[in-house]
Amino acid sequence: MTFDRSIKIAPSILAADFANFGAEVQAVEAQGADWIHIDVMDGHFVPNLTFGPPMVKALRRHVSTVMDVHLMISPVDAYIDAYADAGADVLTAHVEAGPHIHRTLQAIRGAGMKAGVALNPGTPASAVAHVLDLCDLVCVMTVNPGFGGQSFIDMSDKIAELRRMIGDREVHIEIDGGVDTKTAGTVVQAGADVLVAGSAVFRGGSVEDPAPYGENIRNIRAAAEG
Ligand SMILES: O=C(CO)[C@H](O)[C@H](O)COP(=O)(O)O
Ligand SMILES: [Co+2]
Repeated sequence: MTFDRSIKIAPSILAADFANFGAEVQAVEAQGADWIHIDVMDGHFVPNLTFGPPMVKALRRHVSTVMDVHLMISPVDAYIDAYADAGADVLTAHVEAGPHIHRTLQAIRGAGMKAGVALNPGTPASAVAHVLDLCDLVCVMTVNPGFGGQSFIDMSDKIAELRRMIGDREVHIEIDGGVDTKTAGTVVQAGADVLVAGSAVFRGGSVEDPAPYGENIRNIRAAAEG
């Protein structure tokens, strides 16, 4: 996985058909998705439950691009090797998920993955100031994590502050939550390059009729680049 600053659209499978993930990820990839975003929730760190390493491992053979795994779990460290074994390319842990984010990020890289750190809307940019050298991605949550389809919370100031803090390091800024054609431009202007979008990508389409996925992705990209 080589670093580049171009806009990347990462559909979140949280908005896909849970009984048909393999075909859904193939469909969005064929329709122009750059990365695939996979939301892991434990019913403890967030008030919702999705799936764990076996599901991610099963998805690996259907995903030919970057598999971007967003862990909304606490604790994290005991599961890092399982996600490496599952084939995650990027593994993101929340800074709020435990007291030792420095150790967690080191362990993620040590297991051979790119390391991401996510910040909830209420967490300031300064919370990651001392771990930026251990990060490949900072994920700015623009909803409170746990559910898809929520309204976007404007974090432009935080995104711009992180962009300044990151400087010339090769660190992506990813935005997660409520990204659509109305909000994509704002976050890119502030400094983001990876846009996660669940409902705004999967809306109106299906595996049988995937063309709307393509139209949605193209519209979000155009809004981001415009
Ligand atoms: O991490 C997440 C929620 O915690 C999801 O990635 C996010 O909500 C994407 O869904 P949508 O685009 O529908 O908001
Ligand atoms: Co997510």
